[in-house]
Amino acid sequence: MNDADRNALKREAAEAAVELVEDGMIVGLGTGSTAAFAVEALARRHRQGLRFVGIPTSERTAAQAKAAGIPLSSFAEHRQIDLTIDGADEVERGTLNLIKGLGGALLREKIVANASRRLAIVVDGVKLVDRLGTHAPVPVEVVAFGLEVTQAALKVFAAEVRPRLTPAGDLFVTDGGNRILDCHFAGPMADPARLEDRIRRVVGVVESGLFIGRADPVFVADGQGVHRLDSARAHRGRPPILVVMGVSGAGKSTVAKELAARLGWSFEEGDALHPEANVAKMHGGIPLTDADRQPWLESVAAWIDGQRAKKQPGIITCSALKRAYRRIVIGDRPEVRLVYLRGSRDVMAEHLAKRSGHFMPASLLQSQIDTLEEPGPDEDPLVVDVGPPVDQVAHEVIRQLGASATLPS
Ligand SMILES: Nc1ncnc2c1ncn2[C@@H]1O[C@H](COP(=O)(O)OP(=O)(O)O)[C@@H](O)[C@H]1O
Ligand SMILES: O=C(O)[C@H](O)[C@@H](O)[C@H](O)[C@H](O)COP(=O)(O)O
Repeated sequence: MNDADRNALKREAAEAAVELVEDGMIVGLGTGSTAAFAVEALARRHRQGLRFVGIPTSERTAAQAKAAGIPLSSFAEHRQIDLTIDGADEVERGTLNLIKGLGGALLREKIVANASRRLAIVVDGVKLVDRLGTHAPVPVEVVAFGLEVTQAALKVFAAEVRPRLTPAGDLFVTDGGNRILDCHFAGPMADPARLEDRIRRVVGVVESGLFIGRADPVFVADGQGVHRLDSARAHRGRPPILVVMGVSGAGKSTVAKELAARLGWSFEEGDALHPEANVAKMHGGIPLTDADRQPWLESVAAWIDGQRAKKQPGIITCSALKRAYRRIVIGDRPEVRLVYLRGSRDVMAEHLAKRSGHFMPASLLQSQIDTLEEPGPDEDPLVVDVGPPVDQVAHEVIRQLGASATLPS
């Protein structure tokens, strides 16, 4: 993708986030090329009559906002920010944990984020990753004194720790007068929350660029448009309901039961909700039509609505191979999280061979694979690879669920 295309996406994401700004708000202004588009859009809305004041996260952003005519304020006047709009370097799917700070503004950004009721993050699709640490290092802001000692202490967690330099080769100095150590990891991060905690305890560290459990929502722009990803906090007070989907043999029943046991949530086998006529057809080897599936999918939706009415979390399996089926099952139910069990054809075939003791006709699995429309980013699925053993698959779902998994049953 060229820069112009990428900038167009950044602009789209930024403009979607700016829609959240309402009259009279105190708005945190982020830093970076994507956040700059948000500042631009905010300036336009200001000219159109929207009243708000901005609190910038860097000298750079302050200069841009001032030049664009946005009234600025500070913590001296306002302790609480209503909404901050900022960029990020990586966003982890599911948890919405972030890496920030490649531009060096992480400390002020974290202070502003912490003082904000909501932190809206704007990124282009390239930055959405399954695990943090995929492309970006974790920037850590440290005091200048003892830089070498702090660097050595951080080396315990990271594969490599490099002081950030300016293009001229000098040590980069932040707006707070500190230095930055970029921590590179050998592979994706297993537990960013724990890492953030450990980094924070190193003497000499001012703050890390790991933003855990803060983003809500994230606007991601890719070739298909802008998608809004809501954090677990959006489900607060509304117990989550998982729809575990995938082709036959993906492990829906096995993984869903394991999740139900670990989380203590109600479980329902979606296939048990087929009307009798469908069961008879399936026994007779007659393929179901979409008309046959309609009442079944409505029953799945009804089970979900039952859990919602009781304010109980739950887990239900449903192959939900087509987008149209998922629309019936999920509809406009904000509690529902789609869990997509993804794997290669060979892995599915291996699973099925184990279940039935003999190979399932390849054609049957093939027809499921042919029918499958993988969930798109707009459906905000948790995507989990089913290659590893069941306990690891379940563990990964719970990890991606983040704070939603800790809701009481
Ligand atoms: N991750 C996995 N690794 C190994 N075997 C698995 C895994 N997930 C499921 N299985 C096995 O594969 C078979 C099919 O799983 P099942 O849960 O019935 O799939 P589905 O409900 O998606 O059709 C079962 O025998 C199950 O024990
Ligand atoms: O430390 C900073 O200055 C940055 O603000 C950083 O946290 C920013 O959000 C990303 O670097 C995204 O920047 P882009 O939008 O330019 O990619």
